[in-house]
Amino acid sequence: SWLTHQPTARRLPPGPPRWPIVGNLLQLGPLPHRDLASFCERYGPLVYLRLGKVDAITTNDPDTIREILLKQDDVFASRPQTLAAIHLAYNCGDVALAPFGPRWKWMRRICMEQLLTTKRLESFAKQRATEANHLVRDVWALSQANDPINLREVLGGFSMNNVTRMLLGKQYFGSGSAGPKEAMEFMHITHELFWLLGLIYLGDYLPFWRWVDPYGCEKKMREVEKRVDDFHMNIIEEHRERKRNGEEKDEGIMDFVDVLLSLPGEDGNEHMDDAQIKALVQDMIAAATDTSAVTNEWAMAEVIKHPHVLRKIQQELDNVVGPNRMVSESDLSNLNYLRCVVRETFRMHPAGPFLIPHESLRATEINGYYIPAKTRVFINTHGLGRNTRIWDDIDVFRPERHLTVDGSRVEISHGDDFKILPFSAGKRKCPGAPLGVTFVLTALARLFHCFDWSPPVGLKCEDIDTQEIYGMTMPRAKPLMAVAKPRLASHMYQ
Ligand code: HEM
Repeated sequence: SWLTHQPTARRLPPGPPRWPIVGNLLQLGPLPHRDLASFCERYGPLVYLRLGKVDAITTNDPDTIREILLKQDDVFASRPQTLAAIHLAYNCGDVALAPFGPRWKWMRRICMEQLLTTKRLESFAKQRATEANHLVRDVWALSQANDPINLREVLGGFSMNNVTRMLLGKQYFGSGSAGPKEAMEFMHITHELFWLLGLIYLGDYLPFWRWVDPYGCEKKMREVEKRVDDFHMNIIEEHRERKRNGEEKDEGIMDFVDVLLSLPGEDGNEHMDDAQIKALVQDMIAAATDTSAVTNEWAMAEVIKHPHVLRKIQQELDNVVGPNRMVSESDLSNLNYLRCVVRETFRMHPAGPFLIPHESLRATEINGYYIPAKTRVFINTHGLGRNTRIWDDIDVFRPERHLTVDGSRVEISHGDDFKILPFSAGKRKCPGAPLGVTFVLTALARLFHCFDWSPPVGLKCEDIDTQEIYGMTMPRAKPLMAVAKPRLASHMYQ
């Protein structure tokens, strides 16, 4: 049957020359999104790469992205089954890393119709407001010493508390938290999980690497898998116990674990499997926490670096909110300049530099080029936001570029022109976008309304560095440190 594999006239997209066995793997450095963008610069909008045994394509071009995520959505809606996804996402049994198919559809429907509905999200509005108050009070307390504040910790805690309250009915950081030991364990395993998920693990591309596993990555994955699983099992048991004892939750609000325990299972089963519940809970924690915290840290860094932007944000807040009350969620749609700031942050620092990589289900064609089945797709959102064919002054942080001509509300979560794509598009697009936008705008609005910000003593604003480090989500290389000075009357912080 080798005859059927004879090359035909089908051409792969252009790309850099490849080595035997490793293909282009050695051409990727510690910032692969930048390497892939430079390939697109050189070879065109659609580039073919061979990563060991894996076919891959990459693009930073709006029309090509539209073709992949919308026009050929049914071809490209799958995910590669990486070793990290197998070990760390319950054998790809979650939503975010699951291959396309009936199981993914069923789990995704649960997300959309049970967990992330407008009504369910509204039922947590009070908890979100409480967490926003905590955020302000924590920063106020820290600001009293006039020392630089570690904003990564503050913003990470804010996102984590919001998410765990909604998912697990618990607050893990700050006063009234679930207890320092449990919180530390939780934070620690979550960080390890993110790190392993973001790794470009060579064992996924070179079979021999798996046998050797020189850095013990796969072993590490199995260890983390076990610890995460114990953690989730405890949470589920706690919820079952409470249900058996007929205990009422805060004002009867069901958290996500309660909801999942009450739902019928797949194929007429009475309940969902524990593994399915754990996979979903873990997905939500991973997808919701880091993305919003990383985005907030980037936005704060860029705004503190550009004092004129900070002044404009504060002017808007003073007009819309004024000095005598705190920002509320209903203000967020009226803060058009702040919305531009978030959009500009997503242009320069998208939380997912390659979205979550997609995979093709069958062979197809793009722009007249042949794309084999099981091709891995790296949509380069970082390269898209810095593509000089569609943006000017790509390295300048300029929120004004997003203002609408007619002054109408600036949209953050969807961009029909595909020039910014923070939440993706098509079947796999982020189902948590409205909530993510709320987390980001709330934290920023509160922190800029309540405080003036400056770099640590001895550092000039323009010296704040904006170097990233690569990962599934892409944070600043160094945690952001800044000095906060309260700007409202002191009784406002009590
Ligand atoms: C600023 C915040 C957020 C950003 C920037 C963000 C971004 C993304 C991106 C880029 C993807 C991948 C899309 C693709 O592969 O095409 C994604 C997927 C996903 N996000 Fe978000 N997200 C955010 C917040 C959230 C929140 C708050 C939740 C839930 C509570 C959430 C749940 C998910 C899930 C479940 C998926 C997987 C979808 C699938 O594979 O079918 N995200 N998100």
